[in-house]
Amino acid sequence: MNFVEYPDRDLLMLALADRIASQLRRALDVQERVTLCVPGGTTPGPVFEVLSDLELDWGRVNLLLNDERWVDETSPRSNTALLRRHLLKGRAAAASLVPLYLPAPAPEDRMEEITQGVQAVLPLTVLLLGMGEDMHTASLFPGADRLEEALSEAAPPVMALRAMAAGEPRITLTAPVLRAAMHCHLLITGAQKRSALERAGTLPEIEAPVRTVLSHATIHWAP
Ligand SMILES: O=C(O)[C@H](O)[C@@H](O)[C@H](O)[C@H](O)COP(=O)(O)O
Repeated sequence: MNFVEYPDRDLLMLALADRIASQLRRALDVQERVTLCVPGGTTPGPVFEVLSDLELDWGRVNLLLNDERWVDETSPRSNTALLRRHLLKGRAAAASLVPLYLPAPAPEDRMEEITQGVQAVLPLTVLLLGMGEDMHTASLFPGADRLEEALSEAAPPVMALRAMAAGEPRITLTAPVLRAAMHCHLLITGAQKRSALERAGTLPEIEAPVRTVLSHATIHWAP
């Protein structure tokens, strides 16, 4: 496991944003467009704030969430709304958002369009992931109805999943897409997530889905 420990969260967020931006810049030297894929949730806000102001040819960046809750952007639970507030602004406003949510009662209703949009921007250039204390990453929740399929090599790039712990239905990138990212970072903070991560290393993927990326990821942790 490639584990980087920071003395505090401010330093972590600054260093991580800087690292993501330089990986994107280097990729833009040799590719026309790049794809940045980021988590929702409560942790990454400060990384987004720093990133949105960094110098980068944002007009050539596709921006995609790891996963979305099946709620409209007016909901406080919308990850897309979070992205608009903290990342898609300032210099980064020129990036192109690839939607994981389209208005419809259920994710299955819009799966074809969403999948086409995602497929067009793969592979992921830089992937930033979060993790829950239950060891989920993206919306790959332990106990989710289609978790086994979402973890398999044959999984489609995007799937709808339902899990007790998730609340509303989720739409998520699947394990093969996450594992194929050129650069992968996992952002976690606090003692509880650190011990959850250590535990994940001892469990099978079906119980600790984050394990699916652990050998590929650089883990960034601060107390
Ligand atoms: O929509 C989401 O909830 C996420 O994308 C999810 O995978 C998140 O990264 C973890 O749940 C950690 O969330 P916190 O940062 O809020 O602990």
